[in-house]
Amino acid sequence: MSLSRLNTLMKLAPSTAAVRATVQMQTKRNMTAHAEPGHQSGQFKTLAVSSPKPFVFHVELHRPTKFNAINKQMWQEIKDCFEGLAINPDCRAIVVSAAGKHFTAGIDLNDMMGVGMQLAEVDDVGRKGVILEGMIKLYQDSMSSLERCPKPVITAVHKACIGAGVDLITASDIRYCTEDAFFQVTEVEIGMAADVGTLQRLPKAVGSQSLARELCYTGRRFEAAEAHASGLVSRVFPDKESLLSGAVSLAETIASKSPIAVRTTKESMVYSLEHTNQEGLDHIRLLNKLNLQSEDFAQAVAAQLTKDEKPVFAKL
Ligand SMILES: CCC/C=C/C=C/C(=O)SCCNC(=O)CCNC(=O)[C@H](O)C(C)(C)COP(=O)(O)OP(=O)(O)OC[C@H]1O[C@@H](n2cnc3c(N)ncnc32)[C@H](O)[C@@H]1OP(=O)(O)O
Repeated sequence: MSLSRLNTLMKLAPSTAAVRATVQMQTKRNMTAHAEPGHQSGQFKTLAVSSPKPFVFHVELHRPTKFNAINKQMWQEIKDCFEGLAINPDCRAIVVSAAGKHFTAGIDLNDMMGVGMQLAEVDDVGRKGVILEGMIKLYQDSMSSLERCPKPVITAVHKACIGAGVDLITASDIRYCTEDAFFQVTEVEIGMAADVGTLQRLPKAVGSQSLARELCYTGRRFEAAEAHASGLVSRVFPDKESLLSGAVSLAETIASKSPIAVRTTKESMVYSLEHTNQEGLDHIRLLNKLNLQSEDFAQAVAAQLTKDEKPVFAKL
């Protein structure tokens, strides 16, 4: 490739130095904001967080003796964790897996009994309603924090993924599982309509209202093969070890791309789920009128043309 062509390409990012300075300033600010114990293991009681590869984070549901049943603390910690990773410049892709025998047994039913007891202490129906609304909103925000996080989230499911587990995984970007995984939307079994994401996201994830409604109305258990055939998961692995290694390797690939490109791709795809094609096109046009001026774009195009080594992108 000629030098003049390269220069022309570099001009696509007219103030490269200024962009770099801004990125560095921003990165410094973000790093400072996250200099607190951050997402290292130990900050959370119900999650184990690590970074197995550069720019890749691994969030492990960690109540193995309780089959990772989601208690009040875990609902809160999932939200805190993903809100933190969303603005952590060292994080570009996230793998979610779970410790112990099952991925998750869903909501902690003992915790739910505790909520019942708390409500029993309040006489007025309106006041009980306010307590429940606050709880449901927190639990919804907890699950939605995976979707709202601008970094791709890959969920890696082994064995049981029940109730709230389906809410969690359908809010993620990519789902992998083991051959022995099984899934169940069991909310109807405990006398409630699912209210933290499954009813909204499962039909889109499987691309079939008929199948999604059947699963949600009956609480029927479905296995990895059916989850794969329906599109709920995109890959099935023989065991947990190969599952994790496949998920981390995918996260590594994603993390090697321009963080601006990946972030914008996720924003556009999530936005487009709930908007018309034209609205989606308007949205991405507005984002790309900025992003096509970024250093990442010039750098990546130049690397493609010159078949140079993979570009190293600045932190975002
Ligand atoms: C505002 C609310 C928003 C959120 C709503 C969310 C709703 C939901 O998540 S609905 C789903 C609720 N979960 C269940 O119904 C799970 C029922 N459990 C099972 O299907 C099985 O236990 C499971 C497949 C998870 C595991 O099977 P396995 O054969 O391996 O073990 P078990 O012998 O069945 O269970 C061992 C002990 O674990 C206890 N346990 C299981 N799940 C839960 C749970 N979700 N919460 C609390 N405890 C749970 C189970 O009762 C056994 O206890 P014990 O008899 O004392 O040994």
